[in-house]
Amino acid sequence: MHSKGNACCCSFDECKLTTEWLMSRTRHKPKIAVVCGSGLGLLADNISNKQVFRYEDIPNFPVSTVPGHEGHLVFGHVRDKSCVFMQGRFHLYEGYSLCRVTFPVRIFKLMGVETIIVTNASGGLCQDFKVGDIMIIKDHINLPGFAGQHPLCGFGIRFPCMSDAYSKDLRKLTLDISSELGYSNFVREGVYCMVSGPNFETIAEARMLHILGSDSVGMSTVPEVTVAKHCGLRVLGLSLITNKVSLDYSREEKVNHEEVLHISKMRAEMLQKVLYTFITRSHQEEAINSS
Ligand SMILES: O=P(O)(O)O[C@H]1O[C@H](CO)[C@@H](O)[C@H]1O
Ligand code: HPA
Repeated sequence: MHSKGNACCCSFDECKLTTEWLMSRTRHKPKIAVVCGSGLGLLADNISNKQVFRYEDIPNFPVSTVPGHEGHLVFGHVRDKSCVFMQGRFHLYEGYSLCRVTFPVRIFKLMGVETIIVTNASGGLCQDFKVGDIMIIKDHINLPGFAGQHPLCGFGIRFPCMSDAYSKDLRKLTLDISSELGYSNFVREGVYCMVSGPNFETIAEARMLHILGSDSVGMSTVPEVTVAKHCGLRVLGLSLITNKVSLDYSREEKVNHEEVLHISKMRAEMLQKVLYTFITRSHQEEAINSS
């Protein structure tokens, strides 16, 4: 496929080559992929039988340019479940096309992954949210998509349904696990809104996003989820609220990326517990089958 305007720039041959390169170098056959958000690379720390590839060594793979994104593709096991973790994701604001941002999702699909768990750090817009809360994403707003920055432009079957992008059964399982772990007080459900970044929101923008129904805001996730849903993967989205977004001109606090990373690292252990329990239990879900 040829690149025209902002149409797709990753060919199927490229995807195939990268998949074959990886599959010829690993014996892992992951069914679950995890994308680690800013400062959340620690989520991959406690998996066993690890095999690590640096992004710069993988043909056609983009490289990480954002602090808090290590740039490693890590294969391994959570208990008996074979998984692949992206320690570091790609963002539109790094200068990558959304095709390139979502390239790894297509590789996962070709490798036989069936479920993708997408994590991120985000700013809380919902006034009930506290810093450190985990928001299970129930829906999203694709703001760049409204302006034609969409990862499916020029790629595959058109008009996919997105009203059920985040599996209801997987959300329910995560809520049940959170309750069993005693985490119910800080695990919520909500709507994530993607903005392109790289600047954080103005107060007027934050107010608008809140009025539009967004509970949290970040600069990622939506492209990956859109492509994952389009190619038939089951999706769970977990957003860590790393800061409260200012809706008030009198508020003096200013958000910055270092604070985002600090909170992510502080809460990664707790998020890891939810994640690993989810992965070990995901067979319960397989019985229910895709939703
Ligand atoms: O969405 P992740 O990759 O977690 O990163 C979030 O943190 C960065 C801002 O601090 C932005 O990239 C935002 O999207
Ligand atoms: O407040 C935020 N806005 C956008 N992206 C973010 N990522 C973490 N926090 C934020």
